[in-house]
Amino acid sequence: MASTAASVWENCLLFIKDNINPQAYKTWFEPIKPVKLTETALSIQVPSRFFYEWLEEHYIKLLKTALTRELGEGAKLIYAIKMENTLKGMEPFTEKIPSSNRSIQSSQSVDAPVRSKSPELKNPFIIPGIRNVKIESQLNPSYNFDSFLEGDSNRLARSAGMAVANKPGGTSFNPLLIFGGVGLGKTHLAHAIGVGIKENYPDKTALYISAEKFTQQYIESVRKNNRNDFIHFYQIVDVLIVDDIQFFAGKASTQDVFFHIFNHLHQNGKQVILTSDKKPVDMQDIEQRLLSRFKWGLSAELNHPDYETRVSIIKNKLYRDGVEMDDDIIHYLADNIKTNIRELEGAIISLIAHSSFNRKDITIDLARKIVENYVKNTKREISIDQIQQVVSDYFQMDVETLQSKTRKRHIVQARQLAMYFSKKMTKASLASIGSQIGKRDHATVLHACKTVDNLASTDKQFNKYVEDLSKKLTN
Ligand SMILES: Nc1ncnc2c1ncn2[C@@H]1O[C@H](COP(=O)(O)OP(=O)(O)OP(=O)(O)O)[C@@H](O)[C@H]1O
Repeated sequence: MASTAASVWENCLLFIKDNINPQAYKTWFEPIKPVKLTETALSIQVPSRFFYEWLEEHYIKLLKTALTRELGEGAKLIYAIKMENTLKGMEPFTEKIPSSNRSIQSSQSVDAPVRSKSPELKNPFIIPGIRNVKIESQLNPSYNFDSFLEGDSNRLARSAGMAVANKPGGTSFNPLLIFGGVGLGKTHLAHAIGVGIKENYPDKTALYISAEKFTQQYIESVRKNNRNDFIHFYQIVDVLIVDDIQFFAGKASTQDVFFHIFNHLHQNGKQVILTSDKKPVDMQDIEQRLLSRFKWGLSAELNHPDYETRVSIIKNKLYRDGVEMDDDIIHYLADNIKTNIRELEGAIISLIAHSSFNRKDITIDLARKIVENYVKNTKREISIDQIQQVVSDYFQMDVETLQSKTRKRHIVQARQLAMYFSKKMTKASLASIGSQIGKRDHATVLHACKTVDNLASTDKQFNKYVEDLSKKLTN
C-alpha cells in the first residue's frame, strides 16, 4: 500500500511516543497534523510559530530519526504553521518553513545542528548579550512570605500562594486570582509568590508586570509593528504575574491578546497569578471568555486585617526599621487605622520621621497628632465601586439606577457626580471611569466633570451635594 502523509506521520508518532514522556508527547506532538507527502518530504502543520520554534529547539533530533526511518536518508521536514491563535479580525493563515535541520536532507548524522543563534526577542526586559533569552523578573525581593504576616484576613490567599510557590503550574490554583480592597497586600503577596518560586526553582522564568504596563507595552508593540514579538515574549515565561487586572476593563484588544497568552501558558502547564481589586463576578467590561478563565483556578480574597494582625504588622515594621515604641502607642495606631495597611505603614513612617526630625520621643500625643493629621490629610484611596455606592446611597437609589441609561435629571446628576469624584479621587483614566459607570465613553466623563464644576459654582443646592459627598467619601 502506498504511503500517505497520514501513514508516515502515524509511524513517526509511534516511534516518538516511545522516546519521550507522555506529557511532552501530548503537548507537542498530538496537535500536529500531517498535511502533505512527496517522495522525500513530509509537511506537518503546527499551530503557531512558537510551536515550530519549540520543536526545532527541543525535538529536532527525535523528529529527524523518526522521519529518516520512514523516508530514508535525505528525508525532509517542512512545517506549515497555521496561525489559528491570531488576533481578532485576522483570518488564519499558513506560513511554510523548512526545518532548520538541513542535515535531515544532507547529512548522515543524527545530531541536531547547533542553531546559529538563540531566539532574539525585542523586549525591554531582555538583557542584551546573553545567549539564552534571559528575562528580568521585575520582582521585589523584600516582598516575600516572611514579611507578609498571616492573619484571618489573608490566611486562604497566603496558603494558596505558598502552595503555588512550592509547585507552580502543578496545583489546581491556576490561575490564582488574589483580590481585595486598596492597600491590603495584593501586590505584596503576588511578589512573594514569584520570589518563592525563584527560590524553589531558580531556573524557572517568572515575570511580574502590572496590567497597566502590559497594556502600554502592547500598544507600543502594535505601533512598532512587533506584536508577534510581544506575544512570543509572554508565551515563553513559566510564571506570569499580572497585577491589577481590573485595568484591562474596557480595553478590548489588550484583553484579546492577554486571552491568547493566558491560554497558551495555561495549556502548557505554566502558572498564572493575577490580582484585582474585585472578584471576577463583579468585574465590569472584561470579556466573558476571559472572566470564565479567571474562575478556572482559585479566587482568594484579602480582607481587612483584624486587630491582632494590625498589631503584628506594626510590630514587624518597627522591628525591621529598628525602632522601639510603647505598646499603648502601637495599640492606638492599630485601633485607629483599620482598613488600609499602606496607610498604617504611612502613619508609622510619619511618626518615626517626626520624632527623629524634632528629636522628640515617640509619645501617645505625637501619635494622636500624626494619626489625626495623617488620616485627615491623606487623600483616601477609594475605588470607583465605593464611590458609586456612596453616591447612590446619598441620593437613595441603587447602583443599577445610577448606571442606567435614563435621562431623568436627578439620576443623570448622581451619575455625573460619581464620575466627577472618580476622576478626582482615583487614578483611573476617563475611559476606565466611563466603562465602569454605566458603560459610557471618555467624552461623557469629561463632560460630567465640567458640568459638576459649573453647577457647583452656580447652583447652591448642587454645591451642597458636592460638599456632603466630598465629606462622606473622605471619611
Ligand atoms: N499581611 C501583610 N503583612 C505585612 N505587610 C503587609 C501585609 N499586607 C500588606 N502589607 C503592606 O501594606 C502595603 C500595601 O500593600 P500592597 O501594595 O501589596 O497592597 P495592594 O492591595 O496591592 O494595594 P493596591 O490596591 O493599591 O494595589 C505594602 O507596603 C505591604 O508590604
